[in-house]
Amino acid sequence: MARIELIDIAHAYGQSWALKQMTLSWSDGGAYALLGPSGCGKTTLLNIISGLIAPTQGKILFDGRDVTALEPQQRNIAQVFQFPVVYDTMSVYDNLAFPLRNRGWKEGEVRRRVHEIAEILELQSDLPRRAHGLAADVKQKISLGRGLVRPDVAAVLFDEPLTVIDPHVKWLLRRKLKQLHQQLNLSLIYVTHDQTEALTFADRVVVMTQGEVVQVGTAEALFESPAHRFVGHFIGSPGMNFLDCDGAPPHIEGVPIGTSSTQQPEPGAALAIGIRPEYLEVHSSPGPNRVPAIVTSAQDQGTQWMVQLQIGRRTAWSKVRHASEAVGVGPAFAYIPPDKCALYADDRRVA
Ligand SMILES: Nc1ncnc2c1ncn2[C@@H]1O[C@H](COP(=O)(O)OP(=O)(O)OP(=O)(O)O)[C@@H](O)[C@H]1O
Repeated sequence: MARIELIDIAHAYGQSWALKQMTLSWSDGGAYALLGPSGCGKTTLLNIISGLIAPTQGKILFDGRDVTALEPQQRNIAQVFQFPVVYDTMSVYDNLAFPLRNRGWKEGEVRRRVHEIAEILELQSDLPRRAHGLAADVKQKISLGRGLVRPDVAAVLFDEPLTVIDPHVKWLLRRKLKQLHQQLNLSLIYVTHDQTEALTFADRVVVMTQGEVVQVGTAEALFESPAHRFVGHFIGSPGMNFLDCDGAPPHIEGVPIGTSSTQQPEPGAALAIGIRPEYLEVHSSPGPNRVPAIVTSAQDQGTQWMVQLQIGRRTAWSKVRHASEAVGVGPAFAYIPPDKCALYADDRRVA
């Protein structure tokens, strides 16, 4: 395993930049997810790490060694793709053993390692079977196993590996991958556009949009303190409310709003208050940080109420645990707890 550093990396296909300049460091043994919508540059970044793509600019270091000019085979990386890559004519056992035998492992050691991986992936009973004819999810488990079987790789890269798996098995495999990371102590980088997949799998999530990394953080940090409006929108269901505001201190509908931000935004920046629906409260009386609002709908979702509010021209959502009088449709006050909200200037969180 290796510490991976990307220094001033950028990549263009023809005239268009798929990755804007970035410097990133991935620690040895970490479980990372690369999360972002389709077309944001995740696969390009992954392929730059594996060596399938040579970056237009910048360099890549593995444990301080410059590998930018090295071919994929020379980088000692394992990669698992969206669709299973298995040898149909071989048994499941031989498929898993293949990367080890290729490296000249002794049969006794191969057997031990293959059984260890097969046990974690629940493939033991399939080991003697030929891969041909097995279901897509079993084949993808074999692909995962082949990616994970070598303990000496710099990193294992996964590109949306659960796409072909049905939802129930997907949930199980996600948990397995987490367990595998803990047991095998490998550096894992996992590309996905699915926030649940990223947040359950990774210790650190790298969030990308439009060729740019906008935040690297734990699931908790991405939820509690989105560094960029994109992260606020993308993480959470529904995403964070952004309520445009003006002045210093910021005002919404004439009400001054205290926030957790202590610095001053750049003059002239477009300002908004970010508050998660989980923290926005609905009250029936005015008070500090309470903004006049109209409750336009309140939907009972069993364990919570999803309340829609109109605040001037703005629409906001509040998740309310218990139905109270304030949940009724009509005039109300939206309470924005100061410690749960932050100021955003031109899309970025103000510290
Ligand atoms: N070989 C290529 N030639 C030209 N443009 C490309 C090529 N590969 C990717 N792109 C473009 O580069 C951008 C980033 O693509 P990339 O596949 O890295 O994104 P992604 O986040 O992995 O998306 P997806 O989840 O859809 O695979 C997109 O606009 C895509 O159209």
